[in-house]
Amino acid sequence: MSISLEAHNASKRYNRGWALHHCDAAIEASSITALVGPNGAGKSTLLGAAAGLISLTEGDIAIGGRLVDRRMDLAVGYLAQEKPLYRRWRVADMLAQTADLNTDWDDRHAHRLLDEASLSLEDRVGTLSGGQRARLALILVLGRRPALVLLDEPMADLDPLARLRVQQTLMAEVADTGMTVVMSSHILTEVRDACDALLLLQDGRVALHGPMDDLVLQHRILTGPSADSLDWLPPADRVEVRTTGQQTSVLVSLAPSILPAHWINEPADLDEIVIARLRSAEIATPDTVGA
Ligand SMILES: Nc1ncnc2c1ncn2[C@@H]1O[C@H](COP(=O)(O)OP(=O)(O)OP(=O)(O)O)[C@@H](O)[C@H]1O
Repeated sequence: MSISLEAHNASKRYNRGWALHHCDAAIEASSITALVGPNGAGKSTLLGAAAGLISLTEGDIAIGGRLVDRRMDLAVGYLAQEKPLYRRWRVADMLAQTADLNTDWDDRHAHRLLDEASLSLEDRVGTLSGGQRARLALILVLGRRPALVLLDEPMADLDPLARLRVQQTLMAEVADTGMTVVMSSHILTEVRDACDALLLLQDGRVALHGPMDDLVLQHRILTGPSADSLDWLPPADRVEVRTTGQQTSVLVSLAPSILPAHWINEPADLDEIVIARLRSAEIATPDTVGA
């Protein structure tokens, strides 16, 4: 089974201001979406609201066309940033308890994932490393065979090889079962390879959203003499203009078909796109937080 996720004007206000504000996003079924953005951008709030654990101030979120309410939907797996594990329990106890609470629990699948992670049923949770605990927490979510998983920084404690393995596991699950994944991350190189779509939040708002390949292909860096005017470049296509000495670099969301003499057109990588988007949004809307 595969399900989509849609946020309509999703907004959450705390005393200090808006954690999410007018957030609209449509996440396709059977896709892996990277939820990125600076600290405090609203990623955990959006995931928590989609999991039904945080009630919105305005707007709503629908999963598979059904509005999310405070009751956790069994088809949805959610992994919080703080991994919910009992340190004194053995891995086997954690599995048994999760199996008892979930009718959809797939024990064989969970054991296969444990083997892949080289985790033993006899290990006590408290003796596992941070990375091993993160993998166990993820296995407890995936063992339920959810149709949608919401993962809050699932890779944060993992070494590079473990991250690669987790990425491969998620991609394999999506291919096998059509599961939909939304995961927050601060590591852009990783999400570039593992994710189909990017959702960039800044100050609780959507700063950029779309298929990963399209975003990376469409954004380009144009470089030329700083003395040249930019009249030939539509303002709406300019994400960020930077001038250093004799040279101007413009990150554009769409390259013009013809470049003036002395200008070059080069690809932009995901880091450059995200950083330019964040900087340009900061300049455009300096007072959004707490407004
Ligand atoms: N329970 C709460 N009470 C008050 N303010 C909150 C609460 N939870 C989050 N916030 C505020 O909402 C904003 C968004 O927080 P959130 O945790 O969603 O950001 P984030 O993008 O997940 O950040 P990070 O990358 O640091 O995990 C922040 O300004 C935060 O201080």
